[in-house]
Amino acid sequence: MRKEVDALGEMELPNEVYYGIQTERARQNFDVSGITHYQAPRYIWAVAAIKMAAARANARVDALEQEIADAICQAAQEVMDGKHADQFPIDMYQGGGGTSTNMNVNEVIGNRANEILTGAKGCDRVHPNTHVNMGQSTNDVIPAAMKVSTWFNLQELLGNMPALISTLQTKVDSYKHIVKLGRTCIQDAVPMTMAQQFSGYLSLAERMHQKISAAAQDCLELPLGATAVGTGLSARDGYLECVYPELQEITGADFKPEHNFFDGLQNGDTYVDIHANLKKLAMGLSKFATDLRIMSSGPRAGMNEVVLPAVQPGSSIMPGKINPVMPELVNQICYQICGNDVAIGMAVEGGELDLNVWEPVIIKNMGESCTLLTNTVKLFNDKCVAGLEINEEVCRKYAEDTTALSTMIAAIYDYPTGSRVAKKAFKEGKSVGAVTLEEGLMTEAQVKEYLDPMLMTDPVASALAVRRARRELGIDG
Ligand SMILES: O=C(O)C[C@H](O)C(=O)O
Repeated sequence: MRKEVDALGEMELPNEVYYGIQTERARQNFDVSGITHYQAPRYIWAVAAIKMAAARANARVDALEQEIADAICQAAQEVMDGKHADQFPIDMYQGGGGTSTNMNVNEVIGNRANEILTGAKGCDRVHPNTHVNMGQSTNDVIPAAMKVSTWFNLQELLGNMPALISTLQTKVDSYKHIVKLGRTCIQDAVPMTMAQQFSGYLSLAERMHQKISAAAQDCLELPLGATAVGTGLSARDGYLECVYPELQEITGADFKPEHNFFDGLQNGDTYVDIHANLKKLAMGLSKFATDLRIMSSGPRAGMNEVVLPAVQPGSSIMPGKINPVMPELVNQICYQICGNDVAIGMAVEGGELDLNVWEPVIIKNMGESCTLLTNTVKLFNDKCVAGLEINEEVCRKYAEDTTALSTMIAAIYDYPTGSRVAKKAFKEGKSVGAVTLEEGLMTEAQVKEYLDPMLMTDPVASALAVRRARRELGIDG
């Protein structure tokens, strides 16, 4: 065991741990959810990258001894490489606006740097506050790390989206010949092609990729250098000019200072904006997932238009039952992300005076939503969308049977005529074509031509057909 001291007193810590007394106090104080920084490695990576950038900048402006800066950088690199992942045991929910997170990283890097320089942890050669936290405050490090980690989380999500987009493009290209029944209010509507329906899903995915990519740009502007309240107090002259180029080199991303540091510490609207786009993606995917559940319903007593890949047996009691588990997963992820959106919104609104102290709950939810969506987009694509098949015959039959084909009669004659045909077809269980023939409204050849469901999927061809039919039938001169 080793003894460490802070402003509240002293404490014994197991000698093998790199974290120190402040981490241990926070670990005990906030033992609330079981969700620790261990589950948010990119966030810790971002704080460590900032510590490295700060050490290099402080050495450049002669605030920090080069030997200490080098040891801090070596320790920070080890943290970034995940070598000390188990040294971040504090709960993601915590009071103090992330001070415990910041001090946890300061202590681990400080003690590892001490070990590098002296062979022992817990000594003062490298102090967690004096040296590792030099020229910084929790209040600029944590919001900066939140943006750094969110930037990279979003890049990972964006990186998973093209595979889904490309799958949907393939579906659109190969479903052009498949005619199906459109549905509005879950009731039979007019025909459309399966390609048209899937083009809506494709367009949504492309739009969300573009929107998330645009919203992510805000993460490149950081309040690093603002220190405690935005004034930059305690940072050495020249530090600000040095720390950003260092951070850019360490992370490979173009991070720059925010235009107004006070704004950067007070406000979290960036997260409201980014998360709104994540919520939109989640909701769009969830709507698509629900469509797949409806269209694959049955298979004997449901719609049975779509066959989803069977990824696992569905029932413990009903042999042969296969459930749409992947779309069901997507629905649930969406509900969680909507919940996270509410929490983030409240946390952003609740900031008061010169710091948004609710940053821990913002980053916990932001990170969770990014992870859930990144994995969901991949799983949904790989295990469901890519392998789904269409029952073309079933789709065509519904499209041919619908009384909504009377929409074409209404366009050629008038609404009351179309309505009369639809009512009779429904009442007598006949097709719209059969009733149209019976009523002497068209010849057999005209029924075949003008009541073809595929014709109705093409707005130009169907408009021309209506004009032609009206002339042939003597309605127009
Ligand atoms: O830890 C700090 O640097 C500041 C702290 O979060 C505070 O403002 O109370």
